[in-house]
Amino acid sequence: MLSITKIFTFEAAHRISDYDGSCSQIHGHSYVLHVTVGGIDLKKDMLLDFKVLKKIVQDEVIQLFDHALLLKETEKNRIVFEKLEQKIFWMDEEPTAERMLLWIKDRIIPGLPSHVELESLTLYETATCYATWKS
Ligand SMILES: Nc1nc2c(c(=O)[nH]1)N=C([C@H](O)[C@H](O)COP(=O)(O)OP(=O)(O)OP(=O)(O)O)CN2
Repeated sequence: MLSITKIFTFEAAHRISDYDGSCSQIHGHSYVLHVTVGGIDLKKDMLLDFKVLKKIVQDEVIQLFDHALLLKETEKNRIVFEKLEQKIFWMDEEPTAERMLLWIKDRIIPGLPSHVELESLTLYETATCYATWKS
């Protein structure tokens, strides 16, 4: 089994609405996302061209999150934030690192060629806080 990893960065703001503490305030992160795919078959001596992986993740994830405000779609959030005319990305769940990873996984898997599989995702919110999903 071989694996390759591509690292992405994006800037986003979020708030965790249902949270007793500072994370319920709007705050920003310079997110770092590690995307690892694995497989056995090489095509033209590559498991998957890094450029192909880059395009999938940028189109499906990064362009939606970058410089956006990530919010859970609640009635209160809709009333307060919708009128701001900002780039808001509405989520079904709170935009914790864990929920973001589960959403990202579902976006990336359908776009991958059949000879590779998504092995793991790691999302850093800060230099010392990160979540990991593994297949
Ligand atoms: N399991 C999770 N816990 C928390 C999440 C999360 O997504 N999943 N998110 C937050 C906050 O949004 C914030 O990103 C983390 O806050 P904090 O602990 O203050 O992070 P720092 O790295 O800045 O903390 P240090 O003080 O430097 O240790 C909270 N929890």
